[in-house]
Amino acid sequence: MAGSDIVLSVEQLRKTFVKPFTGRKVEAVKGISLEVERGDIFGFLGPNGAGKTTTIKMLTGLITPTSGRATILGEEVPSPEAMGKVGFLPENPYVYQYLTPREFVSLCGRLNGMGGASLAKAVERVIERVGIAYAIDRPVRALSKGMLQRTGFAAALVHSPDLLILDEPMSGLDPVGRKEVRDLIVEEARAGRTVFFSSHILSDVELLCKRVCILRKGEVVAGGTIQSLLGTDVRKSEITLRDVADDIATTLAGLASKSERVGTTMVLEAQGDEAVKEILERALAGRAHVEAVTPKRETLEDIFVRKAL
Ligand SMILES: Nc1ncnc2c1ncn2[C@@H]1O[C@H](COP(=O)(O)OP(=O)(O)OP(=O)(O)O)[C@@H](O)[C@H]1O
Repeated sequence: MAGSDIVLSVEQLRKTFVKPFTGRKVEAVKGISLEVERGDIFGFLGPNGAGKTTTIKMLTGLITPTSGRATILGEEVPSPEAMGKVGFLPENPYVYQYLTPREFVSLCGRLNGMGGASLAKAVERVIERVGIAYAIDRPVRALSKGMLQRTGFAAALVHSPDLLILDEPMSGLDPVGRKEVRDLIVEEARAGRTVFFSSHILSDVELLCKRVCILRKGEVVAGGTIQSLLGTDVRKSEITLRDVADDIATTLAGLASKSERVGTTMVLEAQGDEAVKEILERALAGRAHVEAVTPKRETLEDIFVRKAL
């Protein structure tokens, strides 16, 4: 792939915190590497404490890595050139209570070197884009959590960044708020922006992302396209049998990864085609009746639970 198609490149990034007073070391991120391509919506997943926020803080220049490097469109993080290409939405965006969305987003624009009439226009455009134009001049303290999140989103967009980095953008929102933020992410990706976001809401990730990376205790434990992650794992099937005689029930249960028997009906879970074949052969030989064989597709959640917990 041409270098210009990689928007975010992370190489062996590591962060070790040293606790004050005790001097105890916490290896929050242990040398992770990943690449995000232009136009991707990339999901950065992991359970609590996996190191997602620490990584995002390094990518946005808020903390310095212990070692390793990251580049954004070829510019070294945290240079002003790299940071100018990034729009960042923190997990719980803090917005000064007495400012209005217009004032807050303008402030963020000015911090990104914008000013004058073009800033005023950009502020109105992004606030309209995130759907809170009606509240543009209300003090932030009067806004709901969802509206605050949108104000933060508008602030991340005001300088038209190439890359959006969003830390848990859907967390704490109700289902409607979550859908609205998902729609915003999709619209921004369609408009040509690359989106990198952390989340542990896997259904949202499955809906939005083509590629993901799963972090566990500071290390990447799985990564790639969702399709490849779901595709390479062992296929499971569920087999439902009727009229299973006692003498073959134990044998069948031994061939399955899970089994349940109610009366003469048995439901078995088989891993892989070989196990399915053997169970069916033994069941038919024992005069059981095969009611159904259903392939069970692994979900992202199954993979997450298996790899990350
Ligand atoms: N400033 C700090 N000093 C010491 N340890 C820290 C510091 N910041 C984070 N950690 C530790 O680093 C590890 C990773 O934390 P991090 O916040 O990056 O995880 P996370 O994946 O974002 O989790 P969550 O989903 O809960 O936000 C945790 O063990 C955390 O306690």
